[in-house]
Amino acid sequence: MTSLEKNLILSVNAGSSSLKISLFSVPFPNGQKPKDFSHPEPVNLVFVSSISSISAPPAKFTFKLATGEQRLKDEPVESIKDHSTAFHHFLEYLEKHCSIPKQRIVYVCHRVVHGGDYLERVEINQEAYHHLERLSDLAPLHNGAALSVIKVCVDALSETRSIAYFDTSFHRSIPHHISSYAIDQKIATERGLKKYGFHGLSYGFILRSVSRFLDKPAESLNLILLHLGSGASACAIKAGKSYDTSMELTPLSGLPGATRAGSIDPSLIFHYTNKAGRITHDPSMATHVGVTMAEDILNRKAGWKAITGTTDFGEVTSKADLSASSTNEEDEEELRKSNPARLAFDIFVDRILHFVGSYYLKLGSDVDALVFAGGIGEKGADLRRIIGQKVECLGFSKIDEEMNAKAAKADDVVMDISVEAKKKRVLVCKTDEQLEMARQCALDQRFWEQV
Ligand SMILES: Nc1ncnc2c1ncn2[C@@H]1O[C@H](COP(=O)(O)OP(=O)(O)O)[C@@H](O)[C@H]1O
Ligand SMILES: CC(=O)OP(=O)(O)O
Ligand SMILES: [Mg+2]
Repeated sequence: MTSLEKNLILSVNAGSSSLKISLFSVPFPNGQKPKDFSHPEPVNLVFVSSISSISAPPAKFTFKLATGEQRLKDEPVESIKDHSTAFHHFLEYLEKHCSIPKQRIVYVCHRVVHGGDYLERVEINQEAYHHLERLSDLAPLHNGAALSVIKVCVDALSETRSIAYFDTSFHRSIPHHISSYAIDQKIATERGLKKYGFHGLSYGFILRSVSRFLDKPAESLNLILLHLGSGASACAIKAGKSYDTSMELTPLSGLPGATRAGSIDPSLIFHYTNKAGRITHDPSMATHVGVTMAEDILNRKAGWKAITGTTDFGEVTSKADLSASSTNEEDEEELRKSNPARLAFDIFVDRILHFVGSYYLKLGSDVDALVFAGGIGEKGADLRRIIGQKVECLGFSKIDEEMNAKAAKADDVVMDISVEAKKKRVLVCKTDEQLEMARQCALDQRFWEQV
């Protein structure tokens, strides 16, 4: 095999409810290394695979080639219990059904949600692995899952190098007064108690895609970004950099999620249970790091699952009886009290508006666009319509109903769903954290010097 054939990057994204895996090739035209590229994307997609509903079994396996050939869609797999068995299943499928030799994979990029004091990506070795393991209690639904996948990867793909990319890196630009808590600063510094922010790979991808779509340099853009998935967050982009975001020390704060409470009064937990500080070792957790009952309740036994019984916001939306909406506030209150799905939906809308309003003010009303992304942001047309109506008062364009309905199915990375181009735009972006990692890896000259 010539060295030119070793040109594949596997990108693995361990989300709270899913594992998304994409394979990319790095073309070396005329033997040039990636830095010489003028093309907007330095990588080409080979296939994309995902395992969803890991936290609500049976997990569902999907595999699609970049040619458009859908090999499997939402195939239930009983043997998948967590992220590491999900990755094993994927590797078995690859071995049996794909003709791609594993030896061609040079790098595996892993999305690791909490990078702590790592400012940028790090190659996995013993030391880095243990450092990330120690951060697992700051991202209990994520880091442990990602590390379990890294472990499988290091064993099964022993000739590849594993690189960890962090959600937190993108938010390094948040000003100190915004990332700091009003607590004893000595303790805060010693223990790293500050706002780190998450979904940064996604926000990096969205910023670049919107900049290209609007044909404006990223540094000139002020945006309000909403990444709404099983974990949901908002981010204010000021002059092309993260200025504020709703997730903080851990991915628990800010917006509620599938099983997360979002921001609550911190005292609430002591009224909820008198065992808040007790350590729990739930065998279903991917990590063996013990978390407190408080963290377990607020991360895994809350959110719309706790209110409605489902983690699927599509189901919450269809049960929310939105067609019964009335202009009479008393009728609306009745609906919220009698229908848990409607309550969950309206809580989500309320908290999203809270951050949009706050970021609009922090950006001094100078906002180019509001952008929806993530599983719910991309597929939830009803949620976009309702948020859209509420933000019109801030000068955002009305949402075009037809474009809004089409957005989930369109192939475009960014779709403009605004009626009036002159007003502040409302956009939908199909975010791709795997592509963001592969792109950063391909453009990192140091990684390709020895290949
Ligand atoms: N039609 C839909 N309308 C609204 N939400 C949806 C729809 N289909 C799926 N979703 C939501 O998208 C979520 C997955 O989002 P995603 O960003 O892919 O998840 P993760 O946080 O695991 O990365 C699902 O849990 C579900 O709540
Ligand atoms: C940080 C986070 O919550 O990620 P995800 O939405 O992928 O679970
Ligand atoms: Mg995600």
